[in-house]
Amino acid sequence: MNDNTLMIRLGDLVEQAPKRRRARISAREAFRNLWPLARVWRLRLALAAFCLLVSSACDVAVVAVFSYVTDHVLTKGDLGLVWVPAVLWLGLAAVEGLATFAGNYTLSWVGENFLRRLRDRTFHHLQQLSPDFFESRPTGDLVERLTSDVDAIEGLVVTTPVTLFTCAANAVFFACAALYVRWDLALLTFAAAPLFWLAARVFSKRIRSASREERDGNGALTAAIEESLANMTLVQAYNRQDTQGAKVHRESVAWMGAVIRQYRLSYAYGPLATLVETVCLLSVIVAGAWEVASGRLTLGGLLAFSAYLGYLYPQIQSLGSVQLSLASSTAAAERVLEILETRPSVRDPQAPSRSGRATSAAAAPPSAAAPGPRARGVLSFDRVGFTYPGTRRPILDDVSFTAWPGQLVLIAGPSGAGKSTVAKLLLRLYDPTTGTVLLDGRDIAGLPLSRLRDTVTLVPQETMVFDASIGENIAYGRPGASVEQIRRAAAGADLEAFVDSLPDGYDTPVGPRGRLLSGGQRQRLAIARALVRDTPVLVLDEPTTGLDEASAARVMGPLQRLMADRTTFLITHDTRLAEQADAFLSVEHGGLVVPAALGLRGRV
Ligand SMILES: Nc1ncnc2c1ncn2[C@@H]1O[C@H](COP(=O)(O)OP(=O)(O)OP(=O)(O)O)[C@@H](O)[C@H]1O
Repeated sequence: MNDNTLMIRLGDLVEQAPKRRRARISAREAFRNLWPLARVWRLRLALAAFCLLVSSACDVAVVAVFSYVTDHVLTKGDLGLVWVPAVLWLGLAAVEGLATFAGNYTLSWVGENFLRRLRDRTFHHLQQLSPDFFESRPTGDLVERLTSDVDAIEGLVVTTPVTLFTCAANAVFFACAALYVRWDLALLTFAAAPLFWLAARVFSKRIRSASREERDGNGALTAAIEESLANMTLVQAYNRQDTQGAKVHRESVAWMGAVIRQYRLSYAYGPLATLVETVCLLSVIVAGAWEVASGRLTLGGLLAFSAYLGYLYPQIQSLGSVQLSLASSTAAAERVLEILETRPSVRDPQAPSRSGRATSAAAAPPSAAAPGPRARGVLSFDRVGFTYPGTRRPILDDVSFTAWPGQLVLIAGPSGAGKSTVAKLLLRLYDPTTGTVLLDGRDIAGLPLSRLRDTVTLVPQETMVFDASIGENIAYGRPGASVEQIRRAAAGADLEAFVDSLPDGYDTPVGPRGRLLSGGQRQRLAIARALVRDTPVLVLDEPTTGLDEASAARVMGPLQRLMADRTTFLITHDTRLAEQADAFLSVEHGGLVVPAALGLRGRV
């Protein structure tokens, strides 16, 4: 083959990219990765912790007042002495109420703000990932990660550290108070504390693995439901309701198994901890009763001591249960970090480099590139080869050509040959495996992605329409487009007459997935949306599919006028359109030839 020949080789068999599952991480590691998103509210967290401590201090004081009332008022029967402690008690209750409100409210405020931030950041990161990431993962599972998994992480980063701190501080308060009343009895009861910790530790490992199973199962169930709903017309037309029902049932059973295992573990831990606590309290009461009987402890002292223990054990129990809630939050964090740690295979040269988890989770979104002068639109492939990630067979091999402004370049060839792949490379949805794609002589890998995508407009094969009005759908291509610009784009896509015939014109809603429009009308809407962008390069992937011959001709007419000063790639099976093209790329199994007269240059 000579220099005027373009050969595009095909990969006919494609393997699915393997699903990557994140290695297990510790709660501490997960916290370290996600804490940067909450750090900005650390003073509020400190305030919340302080308020909760004040609330506990009030509890300690209330018990002391109660003990005083028992020993100095109740046993002496002098009602005149009751008023001062009563007022003090009331004051303490009011301060405790205020402190509890302020502490809990502040904690919830920080928790919800952290969640919003984490969800925004995860979604932003998700939008940077390449198409192969989405193609290899069920949408329902990603939705679960962005919703319930993100929600579960709040405990790990916000509530748990404050709970740990306040429980530990409270435990110290109540322990000191108990020591003050009777140090020997107190030391006896503290000996039981490690039992709570041990029980929680044994349970937390099992709960963590059950939580991960539960979250994966929930993701799989949502994905199965989402798939069935999205393809309901096919399911009903082919009478496959039973198959889809069985699939959802299977996922539901698997999920239920994991949830029940989780319940079994949590419910078993609660009574075990209560049993330990009861044994400890009973031994104190028995020992205390002995002390009261022998006159070494007053009744008020015993009541106060028991009350302090009644406060102390739940704190110690909470310190142990923190491990259990951490186990479940860490399982959720693993699934969200899997997204945050996936590095986009196509990266913006201006974006700060993101290495490691901490920066992935905490990095600020890259700012939009400053607008530059309008590109001319000279697009070249220089010895481009391409293999899809996770597959071995090359789809394109050593392809070279140059397309000039004003040219209509037709890309034709059989189904599965690699025509849409050429479009994806032009838009940098993927980077070539070998060779370079150039815009105006510059490697597009060195251009800010936003600049490239402001220069090249793709009308994808699959028509995508938003649940909004016709006018809003067209303006999606150019935020802030004027009515005149929207009208011109609609006229260019042969849509104007149809819109004018509607009572609400451009304000007519198209419904979810554009269901109120026909396939052809959706197609023309997508073309109008591309035209309103007015970019130097236009890539149309099968724009006339779904249109009858007359409509196809009507679309091609205005399109050709609009193509006058831009570079247009037209991917089509319709070789009749070749007559209107300035250049012709034929992608065929086994390679292909481009006549030199068409101005394209290719090499094998
Ligand atoms: N994300 C992907 N991962 C792996 N292989 C892929 C991916 N997308 C496409 N392929 C494979 O690449 C080959 C070329 O696909 P492409 O969509 O470019 O073909 P096409 O010529 O546009 O086909 P059609 O005319 O049917 O739209 C096909 O064999 C396809 O299976």
